[in-house]
Amino acid sequence: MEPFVYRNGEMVAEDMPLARIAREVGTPVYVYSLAALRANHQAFVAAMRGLKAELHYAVKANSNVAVIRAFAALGAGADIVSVGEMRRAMAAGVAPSDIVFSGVGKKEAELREALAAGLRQINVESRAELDTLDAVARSLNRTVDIAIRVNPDVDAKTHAKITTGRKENKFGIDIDLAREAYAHAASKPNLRPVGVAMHIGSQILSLEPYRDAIRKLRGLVGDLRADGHAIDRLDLGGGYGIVYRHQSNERPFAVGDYMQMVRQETEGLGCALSFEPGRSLVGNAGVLLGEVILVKPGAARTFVVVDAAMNDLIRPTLYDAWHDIVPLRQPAAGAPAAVTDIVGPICESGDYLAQERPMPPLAAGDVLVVKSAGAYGAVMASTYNTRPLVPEVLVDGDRYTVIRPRQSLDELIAADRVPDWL
Ligand SMILES: Cc1ncc(COP(=O)(O)O)c(C=O)c1O
Ligand SMILES: N[C@@H](CCCC[NH3+])C(=O)O
Repeated sequence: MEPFVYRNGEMVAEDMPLARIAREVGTPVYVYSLAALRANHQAFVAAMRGLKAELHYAVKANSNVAVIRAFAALGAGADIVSVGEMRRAMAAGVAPSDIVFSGVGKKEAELREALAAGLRQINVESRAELDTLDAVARSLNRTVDIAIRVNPDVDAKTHAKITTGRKENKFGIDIDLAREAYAHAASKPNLRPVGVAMHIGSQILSLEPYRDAIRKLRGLVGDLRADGHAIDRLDLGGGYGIVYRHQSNERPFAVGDYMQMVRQETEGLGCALSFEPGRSLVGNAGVLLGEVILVKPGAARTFVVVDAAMNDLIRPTLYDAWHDIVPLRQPAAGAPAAVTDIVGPICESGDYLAQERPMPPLAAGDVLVVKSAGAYGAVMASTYNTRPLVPEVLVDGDRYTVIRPRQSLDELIAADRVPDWL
């Protein structure tokens, strides 16, 4: 569903005018639609029907406790990469038995807290982690269910910085070394290797890399069973792409087609499946609002300086990511377009939300809507240039709640400590 549409010349989120949120909460601000979060979740779950499968929402994509709760209330578990995310998930009401802990560098203290909480499964990414986890489990007198995340060496054909399933990426254990790793795990009395996990990257637009990887995992499950391991879980990760550029031929696969492929490729394997969608549940359910501070005509192009910057949304800077950007007030049909850079106030040339973008005439005070900002937006925000962390708002029909208030400058600065010897 598309909750962000023009109504009477102004963009709304569901039945809430975005202008009202911009006025009452101020800008920059992230706005999420509860109906869209729910619709995305429901579409995923509907596609899973008939499979023995569970959904663990990848909390990293948007870890606001209210957002996690929206999914938890619908029955979702959580995929986490830190005890910080674990605490958020539990604060949102996710049962520890529905939480899976992934991550390439879990610290001993994190593993201890995770085991003490009673998480469902730890996805182990290295031999060293097997040793640490076993020692922690032993000290707690526990036996822990594990999957080993294998690196299947497939090309997910996504941006280099968000591909995770190639040999040269730091993630998982090389699939060629997996049998040895499982033997090592099985030799540890406090570890119970029950599953195989993968996650090959993010914003993946085609099914083929998934199919290739699942086939490799299927072969591995056979080998592991032949080696005597009772493997009955397969964690297929997330990575499902969304449309960022609506006026283009960028079209990700439909979740129904993905599940159909999974059904075929895992037929008869006898494994319970787990999926870890992040972006596909939240990405298009959120926008970032920024107000135009000033317009600066330049020799090469026009600069529109807005109060939302790379510290609020770093994706354009970090990945050259495209986000559709439209004025909150619907431009007149046929309004002339000027080649525009939409930039923030930060002292970095990389501080832009869009470059060389045709935009209708804009003036100070106009509010811009940066689309598809619900995933990896607020969670990656920083306070660079001493800019307070951006607030977040959740809309439900014709009401809204600030689900994270804007940090005040006083709070931000008060976090520092000046030594008494200075
Ligand atoms: C282990 C794991 N699972 C799930 C995800 C979610 O990915 P996405 O937001 O692309 O669905 C990630 C992030 O890429 C991840 O590292
Ligand atoms: N932060 C990335 C996705 C990384 C996924 C986490 N492994 C993005 O905005 O696209």
